[in-house]
Amino acid sequence: MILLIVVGVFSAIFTYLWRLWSLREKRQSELREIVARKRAERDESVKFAQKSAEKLEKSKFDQISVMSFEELKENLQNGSISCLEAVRTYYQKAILANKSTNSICMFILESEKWAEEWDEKAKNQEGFVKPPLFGVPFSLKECVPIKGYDQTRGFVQDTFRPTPVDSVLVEQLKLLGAIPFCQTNVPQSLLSFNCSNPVYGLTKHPLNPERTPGGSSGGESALLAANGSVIGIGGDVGGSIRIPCAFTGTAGIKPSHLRFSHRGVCGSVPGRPLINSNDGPMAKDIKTSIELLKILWNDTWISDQDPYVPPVVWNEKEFSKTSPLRIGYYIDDGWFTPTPMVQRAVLEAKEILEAKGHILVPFRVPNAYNVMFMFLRAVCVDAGSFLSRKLMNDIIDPLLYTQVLLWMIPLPIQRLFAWMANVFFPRLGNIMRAMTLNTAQLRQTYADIEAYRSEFTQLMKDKNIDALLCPPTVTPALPHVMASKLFTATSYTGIFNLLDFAAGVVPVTRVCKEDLQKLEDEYEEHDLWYKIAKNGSRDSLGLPIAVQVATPPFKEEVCLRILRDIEQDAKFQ
Ligand SMILES: CCCCCC/C=C\CCCCCCCC(=O)NCCO
Repeated sequence: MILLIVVGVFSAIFTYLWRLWSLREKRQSELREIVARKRAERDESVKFAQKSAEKLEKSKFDQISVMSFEELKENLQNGSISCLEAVRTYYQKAILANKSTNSICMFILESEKWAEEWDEKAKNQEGFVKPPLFGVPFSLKECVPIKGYDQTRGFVQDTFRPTPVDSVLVEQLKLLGAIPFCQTNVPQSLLSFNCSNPVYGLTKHPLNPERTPGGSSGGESALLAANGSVIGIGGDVGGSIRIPCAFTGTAGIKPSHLRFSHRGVCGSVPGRPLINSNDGPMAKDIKTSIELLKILWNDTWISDQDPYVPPVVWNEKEFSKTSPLRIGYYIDDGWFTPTPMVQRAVLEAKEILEAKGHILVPFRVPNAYNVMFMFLRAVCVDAGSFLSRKLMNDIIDPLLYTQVLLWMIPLPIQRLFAWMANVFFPRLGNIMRAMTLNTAQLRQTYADIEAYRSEFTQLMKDKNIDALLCPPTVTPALPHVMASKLFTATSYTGIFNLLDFAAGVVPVTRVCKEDLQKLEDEYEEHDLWYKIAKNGSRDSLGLPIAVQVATPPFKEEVCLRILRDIEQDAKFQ
């Protein structure tokens, strides 16, 4: 009798699990078929761009392809090149860049027609005044809403669901004459700083295919670094503009979140207050982003469309001041000591700024351990359950396994691990306590973040500090698989989302032999994360290293002024 009951229970469990497994297999095969259709659509879009590009004369391509953003704008304004020629040049350049990086999700098919329409207006419309971005080709991170195109964020389940309207930023860019011509790749979920997903695949670093160009705006950084675009729009909730720029030697800024509209923007976790994401420009240099932001913030157009955006326009007076600034700097945030190359870059940028007359003072990040804890709790909001549900209904990208595994561990077991980890790996213990158990804990964390914002800004006021100079992350560009294992290196960028500061990066140097020697001799490896950071930084000779500058909300112009000052004198080639 007992035997019969035992056999009965086991076969019921087995049947249940088998049913679950076969349902999942069925779904996975449906998803694989969707991926095949999407990839075929992408191939068609590449073919379209290739065919269009072939219609451009080689001499025109040679002339346009070396123009900077400023030169491109000028030549389009004075009519020496047409919008169609500019767009076709960038189709060609992007196709070339895409071959080595796999950075493009889709070419925007309408871009050819938009270019022709602008050319037609310029030629035949009486009294037509060219808008300031007339004919300039733009790339867009895949999650930036553009009408008629998917914003999958790397989820197969979100393919073939084209967005019905442009985001406010895309609408503004188009009105100003810009031509969005392609969408660039992201990591699945956007909450990662590598760049791979089951829909569009793995994006590679232009200088080393074994390494990641960063994430989540990694398609954008790879395309820019490989000369496939002259300017693009990324998005950042914990470093997704700044880390890809730092890894690839490009430059960009995440403004404080109310300087752009968020209408219709699908983030990684919808319904997340306090840890604010924002779109921002990315380019080969910060000068280009400055030129763009001057145009976008020239008037109150954005707040006229979206009343939730305060009518703050470009503050030229603040930007063009020549008086010295007081800048706090740190090379270590107290949570994750950066590798020697990253520390050296900050010290070099400090020297550049001092030579320009700025006053640099040491700064200590208050309560750094708690910052990472608050950031992770508030960035995931519901302990990862929104993302886990989405991932369970999808093909999970292998590069996301570490994070998924952590999210999947039941919360009481996470807490048990935290208690055990405290003994031998206290930083992991801190992280394993970060997912919220209930809304009371979450509310308390929100209150703590608000208190931290007050404490931090008061500290800056007391010390009379205008801005901060610090590392953007702890390593040079990492091997693909290591980035998701080192998600806690986002402490350097995440803090400025938590504070809702403006924060940008510029490259200042490249990894040299002395850095690598110091890495071997001096860099610690007393826990797993340090070991990964050390391993991942080996063999990185020549990779770019950047610094980060941050300023309180609505002080983007000060942040950009400092980034420009660094860029002007940094010996980065
Ligand atoms: C038990 C702990 C589980 C923690 C799982 C880790 C979850 C998140 C890691 C956060 C990494 C932040 C990367 C931010 C990338 C970014 O800025 N994305 C932009 C989205 O628009």
